[in-house]
Amino acid sequence: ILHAVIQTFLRPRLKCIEGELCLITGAGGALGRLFAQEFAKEGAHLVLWDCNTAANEQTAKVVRELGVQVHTYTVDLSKRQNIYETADRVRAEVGEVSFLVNNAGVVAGRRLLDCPDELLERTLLVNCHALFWMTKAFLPQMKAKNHGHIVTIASALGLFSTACDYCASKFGAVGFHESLTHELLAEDMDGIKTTLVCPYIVDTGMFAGCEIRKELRSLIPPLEPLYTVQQSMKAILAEQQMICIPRLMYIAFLTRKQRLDNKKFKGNMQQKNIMHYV
Ligand SMILES: NC(=O)C1=CN([C@@H]2O[C@H](COP(=O)(O)OP(=O)(O)OC[C@H]3O[C@@H](n4cnc5c(N)ncnc54)[C@H](OP(=O)(O)O)[C@@H]3O)[C@@H](O)[C@H]2O)C=CC1
Ligand SMILES: CC1=C(/C=C/C(C)=C/C=C/C(C)=C/C=O)C(C)(C)CCC1
Repeated sequence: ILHAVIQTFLRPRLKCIEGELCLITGAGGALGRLFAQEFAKEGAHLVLWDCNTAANEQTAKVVRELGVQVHTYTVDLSKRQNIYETADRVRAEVGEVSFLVNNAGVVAGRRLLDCPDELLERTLLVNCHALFWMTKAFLPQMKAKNHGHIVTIASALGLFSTACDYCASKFGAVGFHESLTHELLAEDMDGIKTTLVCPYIVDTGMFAGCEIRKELRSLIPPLEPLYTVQQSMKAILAEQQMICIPRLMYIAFLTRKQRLDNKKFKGNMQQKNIMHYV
């Protein structure tokens, strides 16, 4: 964290990614589409994955206008075999992916005892297990050249908790990112970078079914999607290992134990029984 905070205040050189092949999951979604646009502006060619074919094609249409090559794939990230098969197709039809942006995510948005097992399971599969399968599919080519970058779009809720399925999956994502980073360092794979992105709530509709306390909402309103992606891009291009957006989330993380012990903090975010994925 200290490393990330120091990097945030220094202004590092941003790397050039022109001509790199970048795979983005959840590319039909709000942040996924913006990531695709930002990567295209940097001259990266794109492989876009989503289970929502129409939304994914719409993203492809938008980014093709920026003059980069774009390939779309319909894939269900909750299915390991589907991930491996689609990865094989990408290697055969497009080439070697050097940038992986694991962005797709879902939330069940119900309290533990009200939530069907299948929904809980899906959150873990898409937000956490898929990171393992995606990385296993694409890391070998990166290792062969000691060149690549794996980005994990987690959440501030991967650092402190409020929603059970989602937090567990995002804590898993944070743990995955950290372990992968250690593993790469231990293997001297210094040409393969990792970046963890932990945003506060973003105004994309994903958390439309959640209510945040009024005082909290006026203190920190939900983030703008474009701002979130632009801040993430800066961190990625600076090869920063982690970014919390906004920076206050670093503090929220460091004080999480205190909040768990303090009844005053109960219910800063309340879930209704609705979530648009359900
Ligand atoms: N929005 C927020 O407040 C925050 C979001 N994040 C994280 O950012 C990431 C992007 O979120 P956001 O853009 O808001 O979400 P969106 O819902 O807009 O986009 C997510 C995309 O992933 C797709 N998707 C869902 N399930 C699967 C699956 N099984 N296989 C393939 N694709 C799938 C969705 O398709 P479909 O629409 O058809 O389900 C959708 O296109 C997520 O990981 C989220 O957890 C982090 C912090 C805050
Ligand atoms: C701002 C803030 C808090 C609340 C954070 C919340 C409610 C974050 C929600 C994030 C979401 C929904 C992320 C989605 O991925 C705390 C911890 C009370 C401490 C004080 C600062």
